Amino acid sequence: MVVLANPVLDQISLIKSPDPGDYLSSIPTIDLSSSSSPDAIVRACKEFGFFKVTNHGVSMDLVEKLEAEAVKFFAMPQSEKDKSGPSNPFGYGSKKIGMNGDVGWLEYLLLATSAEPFCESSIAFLRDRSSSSFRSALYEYITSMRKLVCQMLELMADGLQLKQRDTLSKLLQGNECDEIFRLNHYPPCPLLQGFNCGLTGFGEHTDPQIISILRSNNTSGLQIALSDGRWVSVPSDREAFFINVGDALQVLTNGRFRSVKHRVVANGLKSRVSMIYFGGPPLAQRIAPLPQLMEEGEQSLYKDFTWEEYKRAAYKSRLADYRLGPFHL
Ligand SMILES: C=C1C[C@]23C[C@@]1(O)CC[C@H]2[C@@]12CC[C@H](O)[C@@](C)(C(=O)O1)[C@H]2[C@@H]3C(=O)O
Ligand SMILES: O=C(O)CCC(=O)C(=O)O
Ligand SMILES: [Fe+2]
Repeated sequence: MVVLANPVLDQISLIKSPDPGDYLSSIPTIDLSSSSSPDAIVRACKEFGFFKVTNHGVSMDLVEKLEAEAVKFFAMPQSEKDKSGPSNPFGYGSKKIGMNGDVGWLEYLLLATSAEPFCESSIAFLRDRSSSSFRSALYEYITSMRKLVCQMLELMADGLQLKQRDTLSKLLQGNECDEIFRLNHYPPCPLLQGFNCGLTGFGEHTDPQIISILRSNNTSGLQIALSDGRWVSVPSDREAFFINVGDALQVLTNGRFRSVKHRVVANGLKSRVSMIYFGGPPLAQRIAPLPQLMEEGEQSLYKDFTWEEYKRAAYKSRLADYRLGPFHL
């Protein structure tokens, strides 16, 4: 056990550094320019609940523009950033994740983006005139994430042989959807140098929503849990997007798809900047296995619930809790 004599790090747990063999060498990769995607996506969602997307058509200029805006935001004086916090859950937050005692080595900006314009939000930074370039990059980025998420869910529907391609994607359409966007900044942690361990940046959890699209700079740190419980590191790729199956999609597929457990380990030397789009359905949406998917005699593994009920329960839980537990039949 390593003890780092520093009060700031007191409450944040250390994670053993991965061995070179713990890198996920064959991360499922979906090349959107290839026609074999639907089956490959379904296989990845069943086995990992996670895959990487290349040739996605989202402009790198746009991605870099938003990343640069995020870097500018996180470089502002602490007193300026604090004007947009503390997060409850939206706004600027530092080290505290959620409202139930979780902590990590990061700072972040968490935004509810369904209702436009985002600038009418209660977050001080977004109301500021000086943030107009941030707002326009954010708006453009969210627009392209909406397209990408729809494309992903349609490919999943094809792969699942659902007659209507929009069976899943329509759950994320319209102003009522519960869309969240998060910018995370994991500063380097020089105190860790020389130790064979990393600091928890974002503790292990599953995402409660239907699907999440993650993009990060070239600093590694993301790890996913395999079905046998082993943690593996995901090599970073700044040009790609990483897709996570969320809890709601696990339920919609009656457990065929796995909601992937993941976490982020902070780096000793380099800062990591990630941006994650979380696609949630309208609050009133019933979350239950799709009848079109159920085989004869197949029973639902879950109680019926609405997204609002699930979300309320999720936000009362700790990060690492198995949130679907109370909803199992
Ligand atoms: C500890 C928590 C943070 C979280 C809400 C929760 O109570 C449990 C789920 C967490 C999570 C994980 C995925 C997303 O980052 C997030 C925004 C979400 O919807 O669920 C976070 C929540 C958060 O940071 O507020
Ligand atoms: O920052 C990352 O790379 C992942 C963070 C994450 O899993 C989350 O915000 O839910
Ligand atoms: Fe996550």
